[in-house]
Amino acid sequence: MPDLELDQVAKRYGDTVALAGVSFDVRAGELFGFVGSNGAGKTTAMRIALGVLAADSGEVRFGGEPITARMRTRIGYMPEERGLYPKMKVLDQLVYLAELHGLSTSEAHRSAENWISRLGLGERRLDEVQKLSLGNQQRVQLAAALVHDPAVLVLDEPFSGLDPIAVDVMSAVLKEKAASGVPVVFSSHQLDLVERLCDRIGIIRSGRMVATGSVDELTANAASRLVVRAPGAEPGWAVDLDGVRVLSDEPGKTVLELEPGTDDQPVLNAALATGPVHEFHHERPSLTELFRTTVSGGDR
Ligand SMILES: Nc1ncnc2c1ncn2[C@@H]1O[C@H](COP(=O)(O)OP(=O)(O)OP(=O)(O)O)[C@@H](O)[C@H]1O
Repeated sequence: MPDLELDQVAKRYGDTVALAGVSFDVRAGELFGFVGSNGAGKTTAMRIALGVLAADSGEVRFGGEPITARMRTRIGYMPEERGLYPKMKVLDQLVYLAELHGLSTSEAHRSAENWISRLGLGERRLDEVQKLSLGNQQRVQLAAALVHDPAVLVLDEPFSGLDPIAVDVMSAVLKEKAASGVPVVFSSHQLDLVERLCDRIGIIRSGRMVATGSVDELTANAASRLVVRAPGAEPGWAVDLDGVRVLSDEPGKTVLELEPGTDDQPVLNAALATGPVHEFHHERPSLTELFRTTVSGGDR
C-alpha cells in the first residue's frame, strides 16, 4: 500500500491561521499518532487529507501522486463530530455506506456483518443508531470507516469517550489494519495510549509540526534522568555533583537530571558513599512530558 503525505499544507479561516504549512507522511503499514493542544490544527489537517476541506496551498499525496477524488473514496474516515444517520439501524447504515463506496449488496452485507461482530455490536445490529450509548455509536462510526476496506485510515479522536474494553478493541483493529499495510493516522489527547500504540508520532503546535518521529527518536535528545534509591542518603547528597540537577529528593529516592555527556559513575560513587544503593537507573521522559515541553506556550 502507498504512503499518505501532506506537503506544506496551509489553511486560514479568515484571520485565523489554522495550518501554517504542515508536512508529514504516514507510511504504509504504520500507525501514526497526531497530537497537539486544542485548536492546534489536527482536525483541519485531517479534513484536508480527506478532501472535505480545501487547503489554501500545499498538496496531499497518496503513493507519491496528488490525491484525486477517486482515491479519496478509498480513505476510511472517522470524523470528530461523528457522522451517522441517527434514525437508521446499525446494519442498514453500514450496508448503505459500503454500497455508497462501490461494494455490491452481498459484499456490503458480508462486510457490515463482519465489522458488527468484530466490534461487539451483534446485539445492537437492528437498533437505531440514536438509541445506542455514545461509546457504541463510536464503535459503529469505526465500522463505518472500515466497511469499504479502505486503503488509508484517518481517524479524528477515535478513542475519546471509550471504556477500557472498547479502547482495547479499537487498538487491536487499528494495529491489525496497519499490519496489513494500510497507513493509519489518528489524533488523540490520550498520550499514554499514543505512546503505547504508535510507530511514529507528529506533534503539532499552532498550525506547525514541531516534532515527528518514533517515541525513541523524539526522546533521544532529551536530558537523561536518573532515579536513585539509596535508603541511607541524606537530603541534598547530590546537589554539588557536576552536570547534575536534582529534580526531586524524597527520603530514600532521588530523581536527577544529567546534562548531555555527563558521566553517571561519579553519581553512583556518591550514592554508594551514603550506604547501600537499591536502584540506579536511567529513565526516558514519557510522551506526556515531552509534549508539555514541546508545546509549552500553548495554542489559540
Ligand atoms: N470552521 C471554522 N471557522 C473558523 N475557525 C475555525 C474553523 N474550524 C477551525 N477553526 C480554527 O482553526 C484552528 C484549528 O482548529 P482545529 O479544529 O483544526 O484544531 P484541533 O487541533 O483539531 O483542536 P481540538 O483538539 O480541540 O479538536 C483553531 O484556531 C480553530 O478555532
